[in-house]
Amino acid sequence: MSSSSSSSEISAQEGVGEELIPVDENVLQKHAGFFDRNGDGVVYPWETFQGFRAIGCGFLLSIASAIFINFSHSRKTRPGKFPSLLFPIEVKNIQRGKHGSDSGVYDTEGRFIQEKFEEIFNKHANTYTNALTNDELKAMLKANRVPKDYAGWLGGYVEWKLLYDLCKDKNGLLQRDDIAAVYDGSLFERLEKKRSADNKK
Ligand code: HEM
Ligand SMILES: [Ca+2]
Repeated sequence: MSSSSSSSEISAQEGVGEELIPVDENVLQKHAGFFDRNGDGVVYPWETFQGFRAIGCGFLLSIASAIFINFSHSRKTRPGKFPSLLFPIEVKNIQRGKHGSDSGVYDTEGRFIQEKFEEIFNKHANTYTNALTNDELKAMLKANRVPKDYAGWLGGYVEWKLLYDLCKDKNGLLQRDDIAAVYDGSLFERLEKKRSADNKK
């Protein structure tokens, strides 16, 4: 057996540059974990707000996102039936925050599914191999829609719109590397570093 296919393996994901993503990992926890600013396993609305500010989002967008995200994810990720009025999100249960009409790149356990990631580009990247235009992104969202799953349509729209607005390049393209990096949260770390470097200038 080659070293690249042992059970505790780290697999190089083809096309994702140098990025190494452990195969058995719940990468969705990393995506959400960026926003757990004090690392206690729970994301409170003010932490979502701080995380959004840290990656360069404006004040109002950060407030609106914190309300929307914590409101929609808190109940699903918490134990028991009762909502908490502080709207915490439990990172260890974040896969329960998955909705319909998504790309399927995260599976039900929050793992990164390479084939589904490739499918985004095979199906929708018609102009450039490694990037999506705004129209292609819209077409993808439409194609992912499960009939009458309005909450899922909204969730998908918000996630991809946020990503597009944060990362589109000067030609209005969303690059494959940026899409790959949002899944494991490394994009957020990169944007945070860039922002603090820009602030020091
Ligand atoms: C600027 C901040 C954020 C951006 C750009 C973003 C973007 C995305 C994108 C593009 C997806 C993939 C959707 C798909 O595969 O169709 C996603 C999924 C997800 N995100 Fe975020 N996200 C952000 C913040 C957050 C926060 C703060 C949380 C919770 C603490 C969160 C929880 C989730 C969950 C649970 C999913 C899985 C949805 C699914 O696959 O059904 N995200 N996000
Ligand atoms: Ca926390």
